[in-house]
Amino acid sequence: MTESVIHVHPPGRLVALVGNPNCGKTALFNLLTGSRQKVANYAGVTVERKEGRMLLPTGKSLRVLDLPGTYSLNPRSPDEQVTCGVLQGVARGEKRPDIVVCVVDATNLRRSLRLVLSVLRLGLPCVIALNMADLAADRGMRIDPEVLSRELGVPVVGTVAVDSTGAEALQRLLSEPDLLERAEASIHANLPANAADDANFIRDLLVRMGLDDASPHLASDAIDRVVLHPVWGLVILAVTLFLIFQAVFSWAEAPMNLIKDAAAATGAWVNATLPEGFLRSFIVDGLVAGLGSVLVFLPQILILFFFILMLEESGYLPRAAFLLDRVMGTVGLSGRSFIPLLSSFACAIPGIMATRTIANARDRLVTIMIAPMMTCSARLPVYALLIGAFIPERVVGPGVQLRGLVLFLLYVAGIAGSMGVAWLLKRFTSQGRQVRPLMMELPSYHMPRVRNIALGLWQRTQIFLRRVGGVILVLTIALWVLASFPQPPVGATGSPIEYSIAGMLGHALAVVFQPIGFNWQISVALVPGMAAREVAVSALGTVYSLAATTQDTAGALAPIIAQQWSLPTALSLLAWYVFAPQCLSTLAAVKRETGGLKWPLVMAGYLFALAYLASFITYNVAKAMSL
Ligand SMILES: Nc1nc2c(ncn2[C@@H]2O[C@H](COP(=O)(O)OP(=O)(O)OP(=O)(O)O)[C@@H](O)[C@H]2O)c(=O)[nH]1
Ligand SMILES: [Mg+2]
Repeated sequence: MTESVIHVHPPGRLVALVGNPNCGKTALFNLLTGSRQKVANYAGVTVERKEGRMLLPTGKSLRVLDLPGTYSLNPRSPDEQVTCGVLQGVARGEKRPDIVVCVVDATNLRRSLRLVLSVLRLGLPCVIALNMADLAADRGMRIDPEVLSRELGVPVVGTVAVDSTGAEALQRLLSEPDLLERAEASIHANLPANAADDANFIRDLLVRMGLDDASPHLASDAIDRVVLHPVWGLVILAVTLFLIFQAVFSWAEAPMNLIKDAAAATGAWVNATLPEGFLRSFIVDGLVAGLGSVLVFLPQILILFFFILMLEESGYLPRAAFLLDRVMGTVGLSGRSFIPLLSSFACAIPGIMATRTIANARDRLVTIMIAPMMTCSARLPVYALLIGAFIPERVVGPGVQLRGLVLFLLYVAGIAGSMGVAWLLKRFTSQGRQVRPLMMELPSYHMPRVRNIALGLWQRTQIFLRRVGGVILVLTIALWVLASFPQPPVGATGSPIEYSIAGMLGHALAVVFQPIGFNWQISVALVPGMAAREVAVSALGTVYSLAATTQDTAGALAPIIAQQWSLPTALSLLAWYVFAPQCLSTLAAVKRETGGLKWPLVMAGYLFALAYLASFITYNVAKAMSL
């Protein structure tokens, strides 16, 4: 039987933004449509098609597509395939664009124009947005849009996508009633018919426009002489990363205490106001103890993201990839894998999506398989809770706190584990031993924009609060129910939770986890932690709050576990969290990106095995050392 796909498109003209990576397409898209898609200073930020609507003064609207950047129309990586598919009209569920906005980096016309010529040859109506006009002007490049428009036979407007007024000219152009006719005229213009003639055509064009000797960005080159130095560059990278982890602990203390006090006060107030009973237990033990114990970590997550955003915005990330290319080569990967892996520190899902920029299929798969070992921000609450409970607050060197150091080591453990797996795959697969040279664009450094950083942090806060109010809330309630019912029989002596479903489940699971030192409370908490890692913390909050006899467990989880767990147990749980695949949405993302169940199952299997092994070793070594 043959299948035929029926495409149903929303009404309205379709405008597609096309251009080289990092030329400002998404920044323009955000201005045109009022969206808030991710913008950052490296190639390969956008890896999928995003749609928005732009309202015209006539009241009608245009559909606008933001697409991944591409250097040519011969796609080499999955993200470039997305763009080429849309332009050729073969993308699933999307019609061919009615008009293409070729976004051109004004500081790099030579390369940008090659793509423009290819798009024009496709016969698509086209207009050009001469973006980064501000940077070009700063460097003394005088580009006259009129002249360029005459030369190419297409409408050209100068834009500055990071300035709120910067897209006005483009908006005006897209609102013109006869735009399509004007843009279509371009198809007949006198342009090279053959891609082989493009380079000569562009060279002549730039000479005619007086732009053939465009100077490189000198300030960036000067910084790069230090930052890309084979020795100093690596030292700078290591120090930067290390300082980030120190800051996560030392800067967060005051705001964390505020949230903790607020949670404790709320719990105390509810205790004093409501009569004893299920409602009070639900609010105090379920909501306040559960959610409060997760909310406390918002400051640390924001500090981590502040640094990640600064690195992304400044243009430093691709430099780090370049520096690490050699190191990555020893485990059979290239610097290309660096940015997807770094994105996984926020969350493995965007990291796995970002592997679309990797052209080599084998490298892409290996990167996907090791991405979950990078410490995502959802693991931070678990780490921070255990470190706060078991690692004393002590200064171990000039400006070095023990707690920040341990956190850093946990991140290193994840990285080391992933590199170990990549190395094994290199040893035992023939493809892994081939050397693939790194070709990567180094953008000029930009001063990070306060607005972008603030927006990024605000989005992170929203995501976190939505998680707390959504999946974490639901699971916390579910766990409270399971941990409260059935009620203990009359005359029972133990704590009521021991007789509940969760209590029984925990005791059953504890048989499996006993060899790695987990008690039944931990075993209970691991189950809802599969859906969202932080829930393990809120679940411990609820379980211990219900099991406690005193009233003030809300916000005071750390001292309780410090008292009840041994250090080997805590270390073993940390080791478990470094490796275990506790997140179902990550496995779903792997299924989507690899197109089947095989790889997510392999991933879950090997990560569980690795986690159990790591915890087993950690627990027994720690016990043998009688810690
Ligand atoms: N100064 C200046 N910076 C800009 C301009 N347009 C974009 N930027 C910056 O350039 C960087 C890249 O912007 P993006 O919008 O992410 O670029 P993109 O073309 O979507 O990149 P990919 O999705 O990776 O293909 C960001 O740091 C932006 O803030 C501009 O007109 N002037
Ligand atoms: Mg983009």
